[in-house]
Amino acid sequence: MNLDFPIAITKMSGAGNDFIVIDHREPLIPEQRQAEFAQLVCRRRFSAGADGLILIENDDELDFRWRFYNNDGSIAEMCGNGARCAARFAYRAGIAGSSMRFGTVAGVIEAEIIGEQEHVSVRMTEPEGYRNHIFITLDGVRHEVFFINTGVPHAVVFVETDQVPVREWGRQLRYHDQFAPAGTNANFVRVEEDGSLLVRTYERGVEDETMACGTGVVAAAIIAVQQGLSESPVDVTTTGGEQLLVQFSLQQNRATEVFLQGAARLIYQAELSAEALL
Ligand SMILES: N[C@@H](CCC[C@H](N)C(=O)O)C(=O)O
Repeated sequence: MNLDFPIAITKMSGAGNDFIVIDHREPLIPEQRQAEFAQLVCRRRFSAGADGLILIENDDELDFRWRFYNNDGSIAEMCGNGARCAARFAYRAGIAGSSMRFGTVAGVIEAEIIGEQEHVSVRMTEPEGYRNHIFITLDGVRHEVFFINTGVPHAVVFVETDQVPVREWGRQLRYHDQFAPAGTNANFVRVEEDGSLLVRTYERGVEDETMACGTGVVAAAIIAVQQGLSESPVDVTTTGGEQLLVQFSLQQNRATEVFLQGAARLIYQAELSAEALL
């Protein structure tokens, strides 16, 4: 790809959901080439490797706005773990202070950097599109599937997560007629005795189970509270073993003032060479 190399990149991880973040306030990658760039730079073992690419751009009214690409080159409206990583990146780079607002396709996200460890709390967009009583048969067993859009679409199934073939069942839900044409991310959720959750997510645009999905964790927490299985704030453990906290209030069975909190790790800063895109 004919770009000006090297390109400064930062690798970040939100609970094991990993991203390449690029300060793109001075545009480096033309818009029509960004999807291909995302696919190439996100290839594991051949390039930097990540679940997604985040380009930080200038905005006239907000601290910044982003473009978020999944690793297959598709644009996602929102990403909870990516939002926490973008916020910490912006704070570190002096693009924003410890409280910030930034633009996504799903709407404006507010974020706050917390404490010495610089964990990040993001206020999510208001969830919408609630559906329940969707019955789908997976491996011969009929499951009730819940649906909610927490910035991106999410199906939620309460099951014994140890035994779930997440890749296969996730693909079946992701492409199921019930969720066409946009498709959905799919979350398999176990509720522990103390009301905390274990969530395994198949992500649209990665087309596999990821180590964590922020919007998925939020979706699972909201449905769990709505169904009387848990109470806000909800502690959630993700596939990668890290913890996230989801807090909201439920009014007339709808979640409002939804916050997602957890660590956003800065893994490394590096210069991407042209060979990374071969
Ligand atoms: N990992 C993200 C969600 C990213 C978008 C998703 N793959 C989609 O295309 O819907 C998160 O942390 O929320």
